[in-house]
Amino acid sequence: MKTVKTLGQFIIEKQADFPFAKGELSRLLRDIGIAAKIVNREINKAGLIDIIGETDSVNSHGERQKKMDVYANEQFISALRSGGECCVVASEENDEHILIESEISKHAKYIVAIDPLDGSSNIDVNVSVGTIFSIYRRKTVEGKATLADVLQKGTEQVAAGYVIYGSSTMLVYTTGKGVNGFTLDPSIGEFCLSHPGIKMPKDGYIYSINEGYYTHFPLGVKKYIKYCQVEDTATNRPYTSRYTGSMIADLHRNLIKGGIFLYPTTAQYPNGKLRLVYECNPMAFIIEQAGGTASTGYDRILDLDVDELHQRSAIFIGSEHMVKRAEDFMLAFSPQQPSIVQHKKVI
Ligand SMILES: O=P(O)(O)OC[C@H]1O[C@](O)(COP(=O)(O)O)[C@@H](O)[C@@H]1O
Ligand SMILES: [Mg+2]
Ligand SMILES: [Mg+2]
Repeated sequence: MKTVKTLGQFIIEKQADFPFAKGELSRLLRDIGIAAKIVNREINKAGLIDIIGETDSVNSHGERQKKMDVYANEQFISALRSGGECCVVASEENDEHILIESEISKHAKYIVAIDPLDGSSNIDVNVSVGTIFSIYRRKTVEGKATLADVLQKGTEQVAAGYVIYGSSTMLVYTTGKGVNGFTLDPSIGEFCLSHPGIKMPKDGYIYSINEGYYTHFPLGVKKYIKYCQVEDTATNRPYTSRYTGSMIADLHRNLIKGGIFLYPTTAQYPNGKLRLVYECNPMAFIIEQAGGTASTGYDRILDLDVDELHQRSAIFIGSEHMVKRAEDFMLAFSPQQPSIVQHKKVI
């Protein structure tokens, strides 16, 4: 009889990997799991309750907030506030970072950056959406945590994960020792280990990019898209184009099957659209831990300096060989002096 291992049991078991662990990170991951279940309950019945549609408020990105953006944001912040292990929350839906100043959190040392609902444009049309989270240990020890504690490089993450609300609901995370996936079993209300030790295929034949912006992409990206579409059975081309409009859904599919997701710079988003602190860095950590690669097309995402809470970045992320190939096209056709990493290979 196959035994079930719940997220809670797995986290406790893995705590042994960290000799000095006192259980704070375990409890923080538990709190995120609880909020994910509450949000999942509402998403599953989105069409039946008044959670469809937009609010009147606009977030700092100039986007009209969806009712579910606000609901998910409130649920995660409230779970982190009452759990006692988080001292600052940085959320896509809040202009500023939020200091958690409750009695229970006065010794809390963890920072949580979060995209409460990823793929918001899909919530009203029943396409998979997600939640993305990134966890850091605070740098400043005395007094209140500050913005500096939030603006740490991606390499400083102690954990990162996402929840995908799709045909099933899964929570996938890493603490820097591999990537594991848990599927929510509604009958027992628990996330159960279903995808232990996820490894991303080194190569694949799926590319994900919003080709509607083709004319606004750098030449290197245009050339790479053409490369994906050329007939060449020896290299599995033409690749298949898959783009859902939910970064989490596209990355989760590619993590399992292999593939590449690109959101490069465009005329509308000269620095890229996706946000470094709570979208690019956590996904880069997970994908790298699964054996994939994540860059701006030039530089490693996790090495990027973080200057602003809602800073944007171009992102090329996925199977190692596919991202390398796309980077080679950028170097050949859209040369830019890489600020951090020197690339050797040129086509
Ligand atoms: O519609 P576009 O420009 O292709 O953008 C889609 C991208 O924007 C996002 O929806 C941005 O995330 P949010 O929904 O959290 O704002 C990504 O999930 C997705 O990959
Ligand atoms: Mg998002
Ligand atoms: Mg969002």
